[in-house]
Amino acid sequence: SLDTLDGDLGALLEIKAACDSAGRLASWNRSDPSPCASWHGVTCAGSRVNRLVLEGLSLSGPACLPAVTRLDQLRVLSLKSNRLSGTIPNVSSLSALKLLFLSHNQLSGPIPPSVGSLVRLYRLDLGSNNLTGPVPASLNRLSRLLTLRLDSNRLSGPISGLVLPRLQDLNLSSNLLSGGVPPSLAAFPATAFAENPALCGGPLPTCRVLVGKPSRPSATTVAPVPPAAAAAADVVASSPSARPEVAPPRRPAVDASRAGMNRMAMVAIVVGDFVVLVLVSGFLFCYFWRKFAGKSPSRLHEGEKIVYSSSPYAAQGSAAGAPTGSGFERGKMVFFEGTKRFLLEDLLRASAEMLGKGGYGTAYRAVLDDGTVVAVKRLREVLVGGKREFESHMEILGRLRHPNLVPFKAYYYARDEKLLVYDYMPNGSLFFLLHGNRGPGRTPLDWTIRMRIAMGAARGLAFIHQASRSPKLTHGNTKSTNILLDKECNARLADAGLALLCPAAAVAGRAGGYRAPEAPGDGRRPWASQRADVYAFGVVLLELLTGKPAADGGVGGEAAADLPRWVQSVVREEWTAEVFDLELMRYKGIEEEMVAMLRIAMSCTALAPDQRPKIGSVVKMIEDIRGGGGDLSPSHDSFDSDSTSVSDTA
Ligand SMILES: Nc1ncnc2c1ncn2[C@@H]1O[C@H](COP(=O)(O)OP(=O)(O)OP(=O)(O)O)[C@@H](O)[C@H]1O
Repeated sequence: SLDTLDGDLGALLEIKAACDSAGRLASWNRSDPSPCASWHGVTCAGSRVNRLVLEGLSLSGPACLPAVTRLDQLRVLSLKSNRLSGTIPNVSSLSALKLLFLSHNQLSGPIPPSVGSLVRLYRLDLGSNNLTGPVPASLNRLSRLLTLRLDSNRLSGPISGLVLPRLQDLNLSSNLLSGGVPPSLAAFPATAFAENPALCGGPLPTCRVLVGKPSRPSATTVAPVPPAAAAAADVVASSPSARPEVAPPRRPAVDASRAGMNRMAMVAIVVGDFVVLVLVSGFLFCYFWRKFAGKSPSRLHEGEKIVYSSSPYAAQGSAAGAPTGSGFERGKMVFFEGTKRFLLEDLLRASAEMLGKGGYGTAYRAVLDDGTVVAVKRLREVLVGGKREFESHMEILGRLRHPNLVPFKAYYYARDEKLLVYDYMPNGSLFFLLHGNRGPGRTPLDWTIRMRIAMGAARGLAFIHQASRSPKLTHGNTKSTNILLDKECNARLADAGLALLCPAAAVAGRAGGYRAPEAPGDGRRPWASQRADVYAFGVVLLELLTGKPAADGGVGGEAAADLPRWVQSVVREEWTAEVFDLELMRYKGIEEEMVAMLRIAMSCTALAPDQRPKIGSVVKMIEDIRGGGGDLSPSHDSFDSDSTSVSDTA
């Protein structure tokens, strides 16, 4: 209302007067008392303006931005593509700001150090203006910054002091920056630094080392090697705020007779030169040693692999033919139909490489003599009663055959050893594809593949949910590490139905961001529901859309551990587009599909279980995004009740 908006209303009217000489803000009508509802580009939270988005409206005038700084509750400010001129004013009053976009204007003068006081900022775009002067050191205070775009200005000086650990998106191209690219930014592509003739190092050509005279050891400086030899002459990267200056000739004069130097001075110069020589060689040695040592193949980035030369399973004792009467129970190997059989001994002989430890136990990759690769899950703890119950449960799981489930081949049961044998999925998990090896240099997961994975996982889950009326089946542990990719990169759910078998483990597994709010948090009680599966699936969709892991939903170091709640708050407070993975921004024309998928994800993660859709409708909704599923791979549901056969190797 007019009363509560009093302060901001005054500021808005001042903004209109200062900026809108072109008369494009006609909807900003003084006699209309509700700016929040009807003024173009104005959004409020409660009674205060929190977003001002006025793009491409020919706003102009040097007094425009100063007027905007009166809106001290702004979270989002975008004045992109206008005709703003003059300098950027002190912005410290905008301390709540998270997104600041002023690109494509005619702003001039330096970037004010006060930008560094906007510590909640995670996107800053000042590209395509006429800004001059250095990149202020105060930017290092923006520890949450994900995007920094300062391209196409006339910024100068070194960037060697810039350290922004969370940065994902950087563009400093087309400026007059100089000196070395700092190690913290060296992994960004050369395009991020292009068209700065005096920049070097990192992805750009190597820097040349210029050394000052011995009396000023701090004058060691870097410059690009060719082609910019001329430009290199005026580079001195010493203090962060230093402007380029011409490096004076620094060779000490050695004409002793003219300078009237005595022998001692000569000795001092020789010793001085020697010291410089040693320092330079030391520096070069360290540089090249690090460069080449860094490329040595011994520095593997893969996870550590543990390879057992003999079988890690306890079953080994019994299979190796323990003496009769020793008390060893010989177990039973049961194969499901359609799977090639092998002997238990084959499995035990195969060398096993540990894949990881999960809530249910430890998983191994084993290669049999005939080359078949299988994944063996060694269960840690089974809470289902006895052998009978275990077997009947296995029989149900063995019947779950679907192109989007990891094929369950066989199981082994003995009193103190339970093994589950699955097809090995060679292309890793969705978790690894999304979150492994983030940062520059990784291959991004494109939108069509993400849609296909979402579709496949939804179909797999829908199949489980409708596979059996009694007991009602759930997955119980849907999460991105349990969505694996087969040879053709189809998504396949792992661990289907294990939740009923190992309830305690399932409770542990439900932590880490996928646990439905209604799930009991206390521990050992068996608990799983189809609605909770839908919730967990919704979290997976949010992971696919945001690129963020489920257990670390906070942006910019905020401790919000809950991805769904983080997404809701961003959609409410900022722009919907702000939640999407930056990696997806390079694909054109997918916004509508992403927004449609976001709606599905948000309905799946509704707090109230009965507001969540059934997984069957989720499948339909995802299919509808691409008009009937299009290229999202057809499903061939099958549930043949007769596929179990029992074969006892004993
Ligand atoms: N059939 C399989 N093929 C390839 N890799 C697999 C297979 N099954 C599991 N893995 C991988 O082995 C690792 C451990 O899996 P496991 O299922 O034991 O634990 P988890 O998925 O981390 O947790 P949870 O037990 O809660 O599901 C994971 O990295 C998983 O991606």
